[in-house]
Amino acid sequence: MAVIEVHGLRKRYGRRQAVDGIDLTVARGEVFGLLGPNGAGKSTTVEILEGYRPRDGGDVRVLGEDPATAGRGWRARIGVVLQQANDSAGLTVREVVRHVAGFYPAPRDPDAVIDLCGLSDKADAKLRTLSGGQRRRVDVALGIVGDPELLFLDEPTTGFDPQARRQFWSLIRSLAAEGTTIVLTSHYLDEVEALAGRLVVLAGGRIVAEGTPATIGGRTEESTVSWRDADGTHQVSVADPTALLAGLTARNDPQLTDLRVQRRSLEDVYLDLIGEAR
Ligand SMILES: Nc1ncnc2c1ncn2[C@@H]1O[C@H](COP(=O)(O)OP(=O)(O)OP(=O)(O)O)[C@@H](O)[C@H]1O
Repeated sequence: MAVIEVHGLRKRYGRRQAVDGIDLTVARGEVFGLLGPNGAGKSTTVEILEGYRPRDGGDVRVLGEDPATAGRGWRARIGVVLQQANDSAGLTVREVVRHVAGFYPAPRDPDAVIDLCGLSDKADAKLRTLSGGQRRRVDVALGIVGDPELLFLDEPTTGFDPQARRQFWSLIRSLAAEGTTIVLTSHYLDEVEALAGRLVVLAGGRIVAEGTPATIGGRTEESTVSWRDADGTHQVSVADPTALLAGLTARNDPQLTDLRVQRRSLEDVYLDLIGEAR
């Protein structure tokens, strides 16, 4: 059963058509990526799905209900990590996580969540004393403490150091493995590539591409092999570079230099897609 089903979603602010006819389906247990440049309509779409913003048109079903009319029971099944940090600066990490856990009928153990989010040694620290990345981890802890079936993550790792991002990725993978459906909005393409099974690219309120990180926008598995030798510079595109590399190295050519194997990155494909959409 689809956890999210959207047909023809529209939202206008004054004269600006922020969301211009979007169709989406997200299945249970998927990590679904939402990419797009600033102003593409990502937050508007996500806020409509979360029930925080009214829509102008289209059909929306989230966990089987219309977010515009769904009640508290529905909301308790959804976790949200918003872009802005929370503002309970005078409370400790443990206090705020326990407090928020109290809003949910069947929360996770707050101390286990603090641990999962890498905050054990900060559990008794007041929020105002935390670094930006640590505050962001608290936001993530608050998003998952209710043990949601569906989790919305809006730019979750902004301000994280590289190690914290990797820890966060494994947390997301374990939540997904437990069956949590996750909608991830991120400007970090490596993050989307590492986590999302499927993604869409939004631009100007429309979906300009949809697929898996490996195939979106016509991205192929093909690699470009380039090298230099006595004859000059060479460049060849191949599906599997193994045989070509073996042949080149078997030559034992002392003049062979600058041997490189490259694959088009998701970032290259993404930049082309949003460039075309402009
Ligand atoms: N409350 C609002 N009132 C008027 N216009 C708005 C409002 N919220 C968003 N917009 C406009 O709607 C468009 C889509 O905005 P939205 O915030 O959904 O984009 P986004 O893809 O989330 O961008 P970002 O990556 O910067 O967060 C933008 O042009 C924005 O200026």
